[in-house]
Amino acid sequence: GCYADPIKAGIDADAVFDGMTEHLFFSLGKLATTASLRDLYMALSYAVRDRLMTRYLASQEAIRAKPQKTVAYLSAEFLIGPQLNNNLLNLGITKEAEEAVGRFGIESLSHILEVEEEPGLGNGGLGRLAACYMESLASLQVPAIGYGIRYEFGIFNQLIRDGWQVEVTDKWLKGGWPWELPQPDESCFVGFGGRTESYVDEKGKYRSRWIPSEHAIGVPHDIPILGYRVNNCDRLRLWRADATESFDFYAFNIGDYYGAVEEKVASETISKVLYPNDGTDEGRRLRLKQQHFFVSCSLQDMLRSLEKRGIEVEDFSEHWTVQLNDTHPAIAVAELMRLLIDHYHFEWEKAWHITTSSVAYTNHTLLPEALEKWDLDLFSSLLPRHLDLIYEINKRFLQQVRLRYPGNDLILRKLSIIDEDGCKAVRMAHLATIGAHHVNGVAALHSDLIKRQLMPEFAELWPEKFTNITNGVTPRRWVGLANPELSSLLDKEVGKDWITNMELLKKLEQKENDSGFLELFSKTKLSGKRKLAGYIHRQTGVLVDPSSLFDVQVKRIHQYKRQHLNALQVIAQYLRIKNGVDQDIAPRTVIFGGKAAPGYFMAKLMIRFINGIADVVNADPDMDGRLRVVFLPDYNVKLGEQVYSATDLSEQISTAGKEASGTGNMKFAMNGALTIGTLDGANIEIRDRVGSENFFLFGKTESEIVELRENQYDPKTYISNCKELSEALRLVEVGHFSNGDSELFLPLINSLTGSDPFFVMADFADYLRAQDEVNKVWKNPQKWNRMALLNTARSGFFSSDRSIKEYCKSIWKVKPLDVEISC
Ligand SMILES: CCc1ccc([C@H](C)CC(=O)N[C@@H]2O[C@H](CO)[C@@H](O)[C@H](O)[C@H]2O)cc1
Repeated sequence: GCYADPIKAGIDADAVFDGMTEHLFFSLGKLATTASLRDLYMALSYAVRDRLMTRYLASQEAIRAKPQKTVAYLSAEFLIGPQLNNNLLNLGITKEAEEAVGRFGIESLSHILEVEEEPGLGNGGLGRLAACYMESLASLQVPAIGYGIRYEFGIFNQLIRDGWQVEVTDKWLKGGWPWELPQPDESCFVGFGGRTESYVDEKGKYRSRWIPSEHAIGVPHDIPILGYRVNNCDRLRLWRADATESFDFYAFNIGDYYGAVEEKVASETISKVLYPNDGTDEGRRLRLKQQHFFVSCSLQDMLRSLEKRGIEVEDFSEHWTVQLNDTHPAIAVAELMRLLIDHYHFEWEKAWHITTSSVAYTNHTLLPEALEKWDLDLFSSLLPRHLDLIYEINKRFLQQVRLRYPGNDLILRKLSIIDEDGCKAVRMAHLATIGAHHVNGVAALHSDLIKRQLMPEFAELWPEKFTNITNGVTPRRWVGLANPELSSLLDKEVGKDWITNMELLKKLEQKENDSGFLELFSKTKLSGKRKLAGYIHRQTGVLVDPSSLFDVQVKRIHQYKRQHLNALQVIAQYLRIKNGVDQDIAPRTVIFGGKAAPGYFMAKLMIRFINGIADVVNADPDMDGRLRVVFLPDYNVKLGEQVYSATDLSEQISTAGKEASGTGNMKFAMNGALTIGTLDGANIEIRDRVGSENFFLFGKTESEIVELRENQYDPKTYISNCKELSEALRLVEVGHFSNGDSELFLPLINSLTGSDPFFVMADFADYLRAQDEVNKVWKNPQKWNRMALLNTARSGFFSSDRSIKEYCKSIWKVKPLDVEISC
């Protein structure tokens, strides 16, 4: 069925205007005359949401009518960004909305879009990838549900005070958020703690069961994920934790007021806040509680939907394919076994077969400190039944290993889910790998390193299980929304289908020597840079020249991403200008952005360091028109949309072997930025596809880094061999960028000149050489613009549509489902 009432479904400007007016009046209790920008944002959002509902319901109907395998994407993070503009684009009514808001006296739709809060339900790469993948799944018409947590407080907002990061609570829900549909009737019950006991069931069979000591309710909130110009509207089902008993009257009556709400508070805490660590496992009890909470709710929801449709639970793997987004949902392997054995009374073998044929696992990092290992005592106190099952899974697995490697105890210790060395722990990557039918990395080099470095024994045991699917990003948000001027130039040049078929951009290669077209192409960039320059001035007070080279590094702050290498290179450029050896230096604006995990001292010091350099450079008249340094506060999806379309040089300078893939690198290349980077993660594939002549390469390769590490790497040899490096370090040591305080950056200097764990010193000279190359090419706009055009033309591979098609074919074995809307 469909809802035909024009006020709710019409897609012309009149209908949108009427829909807004109606929501202002009936949903917000406001008249157009008194409505604030926020009211108009809410009214337009509700009116747009109305126009999603027919597709949203029809998509669920289609699955009910024609059961087929659905993708369940389990992720602790979904960094979905602002929703209004994306839904307008995917519905194809942006122009109509622009006209409708004009009738309320609003100059432009962008003023409405500015007030939208973005749900910061993720830290960085992993969370944003999940969001891009959900949008591609819907645009490719693949039935899918993204399962996660509805954090009340997402990633913190970042303020910069005296050069330091200050974290401020993110209140994304304040004032209401129009894009979610709470579904309390589909709540689930989740247990924690307690004990297990064995009993004899009615058929005289010995069984085990879990007696939790604590419960919480998971209330699902659904967010529609509309595909681009299709009827398919998938959803994100995010769980909010609530108490089973919201008020204990007995406690209240005896005056124990805190006791009366204690359980409620304890339960709600589960989905209260996102852990702001992007790659460091803290092993906190609440984190494990969060993981079990959303995984248990999601699996119960999947099993319940089979029962509702009268489908046998034993056919689970024909109807659900479960993707684990890193190890954060890995408890799913044990939880699915528990539900199948304890609730549905399946035999072990049957349950294991269902589990291992439904679950697959994606690894997103090789960093040892990011690999989740749960202390055994903590694990057994919170999830005693799961530990039982994990012991059994481990026992049966090690049996296989013994058969394969008789008498080899070392390999047993290496492969065991239980880490016996040091304090005993549950290795979640091992549980995920043993329980999954496929394990994939997120870029060719990374997937290779998983097999060679992270899990060589598993890779030898199950070579067919290990595969690679290189990341991708959605061109709808990252070109269509982020760069409307480039989008319309592409529409004219290669036709409108490029946005769903990025390989069409290859046609642009024909224009590589068309100076007229190159001019038009570079103009789209210049207008993006002008907008960003305005934003930088409003946010930081720094005046930057849009015609200068915009050199950008935006990503989470982390030593392996080497923002400090970039900062040291800026000091070298500064010194060249100061010392007058700067003939070829192109006027440059160096822009940094990114959050540091609150407990990550060195990352926070790197932000202070960058701001220290910025203060000195930007206040120095010798630098006028030559060099500007900016740290953009509170980098998030919304700001990213502004930055990717306004960048000339994309900094992808991680230590080779450390960045699993990167996705910002892809967004920059798509928008015609040139990359200066190492042979790391997806940089390698970007360079291979855009052409090595259109990429500024530098640095040691992954194998050279391994060699350096094995041969007692001493950064001092590199410092003494590079004058500009030693001078830059000396300037820092004397406190030149810290008002004479030579203590402030000592920890950074000691690390770089001491162990230098990320080989900053080893790559500095070659990085400087590559930056000189950049300066030389920048002086030749025709050449620069041709290289930029070829980056866009050859970036089609990095669309998340290509990644999702690969997952559908090689891992999930799912196909698109046509959704009919018969009005
Ligand atoms: C336990 C704490 C924790 C939290 C997040 C993570 C993520 C895996 C970190 C992350 O976001 N990894 C990034 O994933 C992107 C998407 O695949 C890649 O492009 C990045 O290279 C990778 O760093 C690890 C550990």
